[in-house]
Amino acid sequence: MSSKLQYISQGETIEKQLHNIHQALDAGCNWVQMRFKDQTQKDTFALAEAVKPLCEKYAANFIVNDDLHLAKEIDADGVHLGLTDTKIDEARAFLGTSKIIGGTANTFEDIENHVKNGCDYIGLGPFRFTATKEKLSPILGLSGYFDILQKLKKNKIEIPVYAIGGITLRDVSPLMETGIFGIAVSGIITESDEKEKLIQQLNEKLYADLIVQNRR
Ligand SMILES: Cc1ncc(COP(=O)(O)OP(=O)(O)O)c(N)n1
Ligand SMILES: Cc1nc(C(=O)O)sc1CCOP(=O)(O)O
Ligand SMILES: [Mg+2]
Repeated sequence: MSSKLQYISQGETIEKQLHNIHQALDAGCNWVQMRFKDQTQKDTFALAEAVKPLCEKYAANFIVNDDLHLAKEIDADGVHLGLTDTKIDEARAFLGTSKIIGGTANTFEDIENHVKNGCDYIGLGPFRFTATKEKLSPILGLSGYFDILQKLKKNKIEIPVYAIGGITLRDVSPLMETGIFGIAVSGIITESDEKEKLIQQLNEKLYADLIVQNRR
């Protein structure tokens, strides 16, 4: 699995989405999930067609939220599927083994099922309340991540877990200590006036262990 930081796009229009994605890439994000909810197929397709070459230019991973068929049609790097979206095993059969499939989880059992069904990474959340997504699952908090990650370890289940939901810079180190692999964020990057600095600070915390190891 690549980056420990996934940017989930925001914006009510194609133009705003493209602007936000472009800025995130310029500031150093190398993994974009295009999330454009409640839009027409035509507009979602048009956005995806523009985001794909942009991500290629920045050598960034490009995955599509929800829409498995769109991901295949535009040959994205993969798709992210929620608990009420297409099932992971069906998506795997449809996309093949070369594409990335991410799955949303809120419990240990969700992760167990996703792993059995061929998921590549988990988006585990929400960490705390966030206005970015409606109909949130129960909030996990730090203790929720700790308990689930401990259970994964005990059961020898290995899969990269990304924390998601209302995450801020100061949450990253304590979250990493629970055993997660990385984070998926939307609001903090979209709303930041100093995106490059923020992404650098996030990465310093996400890769702190590796940086320490390299210095030894
Ligand atoms: C990395 C990551 N984790 C979780 C989600 C949420 O997916 P889902 O539950 O399908 O909700 P929507 O994003 O579709 O509203 C995600 N998108 N990415
Ligand atoms: C898209 C999404 N899924 C979540 C989940 O808990 O499954 S929370 C969330 C929103 C993430 O955006 P922000 O960083 O702005 O809170
Ligand atoms: Mg979804």
